[in-house]
Amino acid sequence: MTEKALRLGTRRSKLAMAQSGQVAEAVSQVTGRPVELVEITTYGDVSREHLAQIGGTGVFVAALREALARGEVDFAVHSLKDLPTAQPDELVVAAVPAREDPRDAMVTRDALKLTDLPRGARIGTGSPRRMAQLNAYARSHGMDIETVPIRGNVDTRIGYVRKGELDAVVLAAAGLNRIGRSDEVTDFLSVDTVLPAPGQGALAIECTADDAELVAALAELDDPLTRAAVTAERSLLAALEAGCSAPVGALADLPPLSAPLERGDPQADGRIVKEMRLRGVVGSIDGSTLVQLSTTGPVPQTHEAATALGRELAAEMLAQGAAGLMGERAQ
Ligand SMILES: NCc1[nH]cc(CCC(=O)O)c1CC(=O)O
Repeated sequence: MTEKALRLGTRRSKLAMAQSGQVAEAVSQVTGRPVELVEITTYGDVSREHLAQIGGTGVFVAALREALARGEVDFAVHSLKDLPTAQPDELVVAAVPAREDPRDAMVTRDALKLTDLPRGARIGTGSPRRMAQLNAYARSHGMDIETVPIRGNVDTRIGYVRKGELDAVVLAAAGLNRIGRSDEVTDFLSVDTVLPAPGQGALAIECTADDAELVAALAELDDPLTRAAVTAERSLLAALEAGCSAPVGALADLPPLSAPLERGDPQADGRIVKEMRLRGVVGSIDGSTLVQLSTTGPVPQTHEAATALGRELAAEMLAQGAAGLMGERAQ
């Protein structure tokens, strides 16, 4: 007798199919049950309108959540950065697996890096966050670049570079890794240059809250450190009252040791695993103004502590004028 398959609701895009496939395998291992992919078409997949006009990437999540709520599928996998910060009562993020590379990555011709781009280089990205930080970097390094709003799937975006319409495009490294195309990256952007989107590189595995058995089984795939980090990042985003299309970057990670001397100190080893650094940025799209702050504290051990970390940094950013930078659209 074979056990009944668990149904995983997924979008049809290459990235969604890749990450759902990877999670399906892991879930099958921890539950001992087969997992079947159920394709769901979302409004974001069929609409030609600019994402900003149809309410951001949350549209991708909505159709999957409706399928969950209707009981058509048992669980779903989302890119955490696309997940709205408000959590519906009837659904629960049962697992946040260990994060992939959170960095943004640049694809150019001739193996050029950001710093090698010619004067007047046109860089494609639909993300106000990427635009703001790239333009700020260019200003402070005497570079002359133009950020060009684009959208579309990975093939479309990289196609602009291959066809010579743009000098560069910026995509999330994690997405390219997951679809096996990280070899096309010519420059992994330092998070000191471009801070990623809150939750970037992480996945959320969501199911209905009343399915206690499944919630418990999926929880085995949870990585507490990644969950603490993304909870702090998303709390920052929520406290800024910003959506996923706002020019906001955030990253929580373990800070490096401050001095080489400390490396030999057994006390220092204990310290680095107990501290988390949260960085946040919000900027104007032209890069003329950036509010960029960080805070370091003990690794949050509870949801409340992680939320407080994000909220506190957001309050400092708001005190420095962050609110005035959030309304801008990519065009
Ligand atoms: N905005 C769309 C989106 N949502 C998640 C990823 C992949 C990376 C991730 O899981 O964070 C991407 C593509 C991109 O930004 O290039």
